[in-house]
Amino acid sequence: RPINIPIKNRHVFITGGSMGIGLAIAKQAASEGARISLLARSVDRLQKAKESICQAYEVEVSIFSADVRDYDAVERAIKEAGPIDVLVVNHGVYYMEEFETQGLDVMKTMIDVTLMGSFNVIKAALPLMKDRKDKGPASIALMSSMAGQAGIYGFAAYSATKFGIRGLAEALQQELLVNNIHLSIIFPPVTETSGIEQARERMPEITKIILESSPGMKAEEVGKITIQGIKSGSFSIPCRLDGRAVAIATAGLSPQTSFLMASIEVVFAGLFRFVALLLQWRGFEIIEKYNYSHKKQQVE
Ligand SMILES: NC(=O)C1=CN([C@@H]2O[C@H](COP(=O)(O)OP(=O)(O)OC[C@H]3O[C@@H](n4cnc5c(N)ncnc54)[C@H](OP(=O)(O)O)[C@@H]3O)[C@@H](O)[C@H]2O)C=CC1
Ligand SMILES: CCCCCCCCCCCCCCCC(=O)[C@@H](N)CO
Repeated sequence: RPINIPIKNRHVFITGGSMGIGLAIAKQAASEGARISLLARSVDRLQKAKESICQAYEVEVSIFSADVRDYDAVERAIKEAGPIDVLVVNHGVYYMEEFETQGLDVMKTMIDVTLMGSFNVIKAALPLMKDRKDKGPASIALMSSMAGQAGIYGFAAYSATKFGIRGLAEALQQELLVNNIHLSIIFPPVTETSGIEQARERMPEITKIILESSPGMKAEEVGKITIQGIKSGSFSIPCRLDGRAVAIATAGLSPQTSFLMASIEVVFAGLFRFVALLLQWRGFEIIEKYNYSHKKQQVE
């Protein structure tokens, strides 16, 4: 069923809100008159984020320093922040590398921060969200990635965490509908942030070639689309036309609140599956071609 979730004068709590996509979401919510809470580790960056929001918008901004891996710290922060209307679980870490060379410790960090961290945040926030005074429609929005819709070379562990987010959201939506809490998942393509800048340094060449076929987005654009998607109660929030196509191809058993989108999914399912297979083909071609020219170089 269609649903509208108001943002104005409501409490929006954003994890990983001190920079990158999270900060962009915070600024968009602030521009629409929300009260903002940001959670991240570095107090320095949190303070700078708060200043930059307060300079541009007249809204209340609270900051909380906690590691999402530390449940007690997360719970303390959320209790202090008070009942949340819109929870944006955006924090995440990503390191791209072939599975075989990537250390288990690095993989575990991604699972602990991105996946377990999301469990911690939602677990701590839920009792207070259910207790919210106005009982108006509330939202839990989870940041995935297009790498959470399709596995991509070099993304094994990261994709596992982001696919995991989808299972969490689909299950939780069924449990929380009765509480008028609506789940959303955002699936951005590569987005220019300092995090991605760092990840590029170790990224396999093949991953770079595959990603080149899809231009990067600006964090501000993703921030706008996220808030728009939350307000319109969308379960899946793709970020661009290509993202919309991938969302239709991977709709699976996800909820759909738009009758128009549901109709498009039903009518074009076969066509989008066909395009998805072509993309897979193209991917394997890129990988084969790279391996071939690389071997030739080694012989020479
Ligand atoms: N950039 C991209 O290309 C894409 C990113 N995404 C996803 O979007 C989200 C944000 O990405 P992006 O903006 O690039 O990331 P950044 O690295 O720019 O920012 C990450 C944010 O998360 C916080 N954070 C990281 N680790 C922890 C932790 N253990 N506890 C609490 N906070 C933490 C950081 O603050 P601090 O370090 O101070 O804790 C920071 O505020 C992630 O979930 C990412 O997977 C999805 C698709 C594309
Ligand atoms: C072999 C199969 C080929 C399929 C091609 C599909 C092309 C889609 C490109 C989408 C790029 C999404 C990157 C997300 C980046 C991200 O989440 C960052 N956090 C990390 O880089």
